[in-house]
Amino acid sequence: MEGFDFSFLNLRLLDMIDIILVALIIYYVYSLIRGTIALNILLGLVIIYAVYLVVRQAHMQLLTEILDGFVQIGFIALIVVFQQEIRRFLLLIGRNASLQKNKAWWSFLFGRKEIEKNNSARVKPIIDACKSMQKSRTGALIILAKYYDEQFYQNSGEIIDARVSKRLLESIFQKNSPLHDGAVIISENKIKCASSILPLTENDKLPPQFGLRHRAGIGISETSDAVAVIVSEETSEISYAKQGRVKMKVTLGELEKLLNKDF
Ligand SMILES: Nc1ncnc2c1ncn2[C@@H]1O[C@H](COP(=O)(O)OP(=O)(O)OP(=O)(O)O)[C@@H](O)[C@H]1O
Repeated sequence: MEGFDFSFLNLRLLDMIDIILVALIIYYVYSLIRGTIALNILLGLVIIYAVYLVVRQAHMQLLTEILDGFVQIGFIALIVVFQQEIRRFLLLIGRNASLQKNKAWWSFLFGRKEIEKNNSARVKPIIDACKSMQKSRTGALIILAKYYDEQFYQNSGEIIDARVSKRLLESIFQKNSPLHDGAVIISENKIKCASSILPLTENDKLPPQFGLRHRAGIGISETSDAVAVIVSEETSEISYAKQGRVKMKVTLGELEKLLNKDF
């Protein structure tokens, strides 16, 4: 590292690494909460903190004391307000670490082609089911979760624990099925449960035609590492939600690519 001389800035290499790491964390946090209500809350908190710094500097006693109290409990408040984002952030770190490890081993042992073939076989029943449900205008909400939070998903749903198949997905969402309401959760290449009630997004900038099904799909993608495939009963269009953002009018080809990439 002798080639770099940052002495004129009085910066050590470790300081540079420090700055880069902080920038990466800010970027990660921003991309996690972009487009969600959490971004507005965070902006609000940053503004309050900036005001606090200004009034403290200006020696405005009363305001400083009020804001001081607020800032002191700020850390705990942050954890409470951003509980779900923190959870997602930690999941993301853990998941990336373990997946990268698995992928590296897998491609070392079987090569890239094998991974692609496996992925296609995994997502094919889902694509086929979506195609058929689109045709029959059957509403569906399919959640693909990398981390399966058993207690959370099964609380409201019915345990299935079966291999993913087109016909099983179709029969769950068929209008006369007792399980058609709610979401199907797929994880570890299995339909883990059906009829799951999910948290709804609070995003107020969604298209007006998005009802509860779409809001539930987007909601779970905001609060976990899961992605949601939503087939609209009304329009038969497919939407895809990931990290709180939603892609509309997804074609079957696009869906296959997205699932191969994300799942
Ligand atoms: N919290 C929830 N979690 C999971 N599924 C839900 C939840 N709330 C509603 N649903 C599902 O959404 C269905 C109602 O969908 P609604 O018509 O309100 O949504 P939509 O987004 O307009 O979808 P569509 O375009 O299919 O009509 C319910 O029958 C139920 O299956």
